[in-house]
Amino acid sequence: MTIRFGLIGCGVMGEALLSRLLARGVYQPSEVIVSEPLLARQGFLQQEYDVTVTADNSSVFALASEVVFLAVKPQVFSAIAQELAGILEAAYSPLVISILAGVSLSQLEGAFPQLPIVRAMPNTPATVGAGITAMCLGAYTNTKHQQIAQQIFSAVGEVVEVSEILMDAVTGLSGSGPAYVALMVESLADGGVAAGLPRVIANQLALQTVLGTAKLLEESKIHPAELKDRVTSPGGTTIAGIAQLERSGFRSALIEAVRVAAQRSLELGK
Ligand SMILES: NC(=O)C1=CN([C@@H]2O[C@H](COP(=O)(O)OP(=O)(O)OC[C@H]3O[C@@H](n4cnc5c(N)ncnc54)[C@H](O)[C@@H]3O)[C@@H](O)[C@H]2O)C=CC1
Ligand SMILES: O=C(O)[C@@H]1CCC=N1
Repeated sequence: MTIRFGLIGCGVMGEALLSRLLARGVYQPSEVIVSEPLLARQGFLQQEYDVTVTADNSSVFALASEVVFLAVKPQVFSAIAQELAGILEAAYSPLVISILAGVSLSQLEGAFPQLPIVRAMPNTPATVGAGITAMCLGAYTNTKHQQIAQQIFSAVGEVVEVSEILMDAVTGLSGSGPAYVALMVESLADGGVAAGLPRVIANQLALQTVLGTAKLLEESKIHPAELKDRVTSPGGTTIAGIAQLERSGFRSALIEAVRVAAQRSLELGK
């Protein structure tokens, strides 16, 4: 079988994508090549997913006929671009999909001249098929490339298309957001423990409160402010808690977290 999908860098996000793409049958293991420098990781990926594994990024470009998916850290992008510059002179024209925070279409198109490129920002809930990916299309893409990218990211959750100028903001919100929410779950549980709950029960209550609230908001389509009003009894417990959150700058902390993360995404591309 021909190799259709190449993955360069298979850490947290690479593996999240890879495992779902294989589980959903978007690609067969024999159609996938993965490059990874870490020896232990190579052995694990080969054994776990039965895909072709290499340490040589250029053979991914040489062999993957449909997609080359970049999932390395932004800090190694220029080294990889240099490494691949030679091989790109040959007549390969796979769709290049990059999920590198901050790395722009123009940087990607500079590194991979005249190739169709999709810049995307997924998030870690992709691991369980509950991610959301924002993507934008490069100058050399066509409808077929758009469909391929859509199919790949649909395998791990929802997909939205945005203009590139919004990608740093997306990164600060949904790209980094799972960490903010995890911090919130941890802190809610800590609060429960501080109020006397056993740790295991506190963890369960915190997690299900976040999950259930997200589900309720999604299914009922009510505004978050309306849900807050529904929970808040006059003179009750919730308004006491909310008043404390406001005194502690809860909203402002989240707003600033997204804003600063978006700025950091912008910096990473420089
Ligand atoms: N972790 C997250 O929540 C998200 C990360 N991203 C982006 O995804 C990219 C990857 O992030 P993670 O998976 O978290 O990082 P990671 O560190 O878990 O994975 C990167 C992988 O690339 C490999 N690698 C390092 N140098 C390499 C090279 N020269 N050639 C090939 N592979 C190489 C590493 O061994 C590692 O397995 C980053 O650019 C990040 O901005 C995007 C969305 C969410
Ligand atoms: O922290 C980061 O830079 C990456 C991008 C979005 C989530 N993780």
